[in-house]
Amino acid sequence: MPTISRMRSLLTPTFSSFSSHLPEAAPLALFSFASKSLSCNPTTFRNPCFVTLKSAIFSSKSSFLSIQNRGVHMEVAPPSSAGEIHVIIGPMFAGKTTALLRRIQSESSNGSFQVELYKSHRQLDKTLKGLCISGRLREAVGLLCTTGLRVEPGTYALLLQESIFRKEYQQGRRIHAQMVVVGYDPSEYLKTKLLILYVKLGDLGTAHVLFNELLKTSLVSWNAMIAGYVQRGLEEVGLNLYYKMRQTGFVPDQFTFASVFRACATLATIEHGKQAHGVMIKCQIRENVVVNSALMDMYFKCSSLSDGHQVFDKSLNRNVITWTALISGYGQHGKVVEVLESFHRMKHEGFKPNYVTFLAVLSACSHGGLVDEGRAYFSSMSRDYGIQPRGQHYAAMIDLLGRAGRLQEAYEFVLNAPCKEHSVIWGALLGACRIHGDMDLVKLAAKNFFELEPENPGKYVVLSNAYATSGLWDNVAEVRAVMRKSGVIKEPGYSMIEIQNGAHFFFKGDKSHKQSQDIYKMVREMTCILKDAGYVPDLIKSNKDTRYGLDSIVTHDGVKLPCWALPDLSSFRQKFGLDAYNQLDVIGIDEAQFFEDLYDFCREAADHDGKTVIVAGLDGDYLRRSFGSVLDIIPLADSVTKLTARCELCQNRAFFTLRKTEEIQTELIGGADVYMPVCRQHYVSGQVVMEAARSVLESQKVQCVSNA
Ligand SMILES: Nc1ncnc2c1ncn2[C@@H]1O[C@H](COP(=O)(O)OP(=O)(O)O)[C@@H](O)[C@H]1O
Ligand SMILES: Cc1cn([C@H]2C[C@H](O)[C@@H](COP(=O)(O)O)O2)c(=O)[nH]c1=O
Repeated sequence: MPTISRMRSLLTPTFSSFSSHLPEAAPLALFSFASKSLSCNPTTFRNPCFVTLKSAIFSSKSSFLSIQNRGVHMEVAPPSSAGEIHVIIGPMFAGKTTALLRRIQSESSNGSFQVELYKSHRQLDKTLKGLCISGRLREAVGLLCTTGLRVEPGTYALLLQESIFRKEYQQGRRIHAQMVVVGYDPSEYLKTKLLILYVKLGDLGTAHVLFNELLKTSLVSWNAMIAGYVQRGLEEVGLNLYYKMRQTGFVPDQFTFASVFRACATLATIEHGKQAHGVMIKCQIRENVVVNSALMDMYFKCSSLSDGHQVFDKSLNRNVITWTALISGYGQHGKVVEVLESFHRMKHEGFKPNYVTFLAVLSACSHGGLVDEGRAYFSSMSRDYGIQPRGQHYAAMIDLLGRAGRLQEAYEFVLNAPCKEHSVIWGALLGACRIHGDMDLVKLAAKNFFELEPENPGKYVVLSNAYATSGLWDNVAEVRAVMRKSGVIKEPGYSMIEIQNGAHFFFKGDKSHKQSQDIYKMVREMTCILKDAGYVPDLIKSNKDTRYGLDSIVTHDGVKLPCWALPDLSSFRQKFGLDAYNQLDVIGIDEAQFFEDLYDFCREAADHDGKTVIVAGLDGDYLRRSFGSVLDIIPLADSVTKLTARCELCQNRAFFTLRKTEEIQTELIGGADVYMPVCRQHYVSGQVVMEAARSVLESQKVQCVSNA
């Protein structure tokens, strides 16, 4: 294969390196779609709403006009209420993909088609609810965002409810962003739903803003905020909020207490816990299993074992959670006898242990050195209760055997484990060997562990310490070197911006900037709104183009939008179903030269299904022969725009694509490594050189074969 530098000298001495100039158009006959569309047949514009919006698409978008300025319009037809086909052609690097993405974005963000289809709000509400109820939440949210319309409060409530229920919190954010974009002022009820959504998302900043905006708070909103803070490790804030809530006059319920006890358990603050316990008794909340388990857990974590046991004794309503709370509570304090006694009582009283109960039992056995008992409990898990031991149960067993110095058995246990790919198992073996200083096993466990979890700094330290304990200082140095080389401990990456001579650094996940809360909030909002504004109705590219993965279309200067990669266009409906196809108004097709069924698809989509199809592709291949079916669809098209690039060799307009390598097949995926845009003169000279190079290489190949 001729190298690029050889190519440069072969072609021309004036070869310039990569040009960053924007692509330019051939001299053009400028044309304005807006003016054409207004002068066309009045029957096209039966619906006044449709007229305005349609013409707006083609006249008001500066991005589109700039593309027009660079193009030659070979054929023009007025837009019709049936579909449309717009074709963007040119050589590589001409800006075809850029133009396609802009067109798609401008079509989708002004929502003309949805306005046309869903001009009746009731119909839109019905469709959204239908999609939601049939489990197609994402489609519903996508539709809501593209229409740009306000919907009924009930529809918003259902969509938000579904997002929360299905844990599709990002969809919930999009719904909120849509409300903001269309200027919808949510009711108190919807604000509470949004608040719950943000709590679940872990975005407590936004949740708190919504909370403060509520004209009238409710127990639900207080509980959501308290739970949110406690679950995110801000127990003190949660507890303070609980006191504020009580000052405001609200009577706490079981949800409040579940959060408050959890907070007190983590903070190990028995005073607050006891006070809350008193309030709970006053509120006559007694027999709630979840609250009682949280209360027991609180007492155990605050080292008040007798109180924990008392709560258990007084609970008439017990279940596996209550029992497990008791057993784990004793386990935390190393009360092995109590753990096992409680476990047997639990079984005796007819409760079936779960995998958490067994974890507590196995770890108690490990702490008590009860190897045989541990083995017996481990076997009974699947045999008697049908519970398949998980990685953590195996790890507990390995720990148990390791602590007892039975390393070989521990190793056999690992080998027999069905889940050997769980790093936790090898980590347990590593820990166990370290205690007893078996260096061969240490190395083996470490090798397997780091293969599964190469970036666990904690275990590198364990390994290094194990070597250090045995005085293997060379190995210690080796581990440290690996850590440095593989970047396990490395300087975190950051980005920096300068504002008014001040530099601001942002590390991944770092919240130390004094305005970090506001910054993160703004970034989140912007991401959400931009996503919705740029919501892509549908982009398709050929799955032959694997340059940037299959799920996105990327321009040569890195602009990226999600897409669907398909082998052929007819597979669209098979793959996504007729419903999905019917919901599309605009379809963008990139790399159109690779689709054999382009003609049939475009005709059907525009003529019969009323779609707007925007097609971008190469009109010619590297030999300037018609490429695929792109030129075949010109008779079907409403408009054709031919773009040009900059000649890599002289900076004049480039109409053609020159292949820089010797391959001769028509289809050869590649970018600037394989192709360059050139003007006519350089195409002709370059092609001559390339043809010569190809024939030399070809004859060399023939010679090699005949000599062999
Ligand atoms: N020789 C060139 N002429 C014009 N643009 C170029 C050239 N080389 C790189 N580019 C970059 O490529 C971008 C166009 O990329 P893209 O839209 O993906 O083109 P296409 O889809 O037509 O291959 C231009 O905006 C420009 O930044
Ligand atoms: C000229 C020519 C191009 N191709 C391939 C190379 C690329 O993968 C695409 C064109 O992509 P772009 O977005 O237009 O830059 O087509 C080919 O297979 N054969 C050719 O002759």
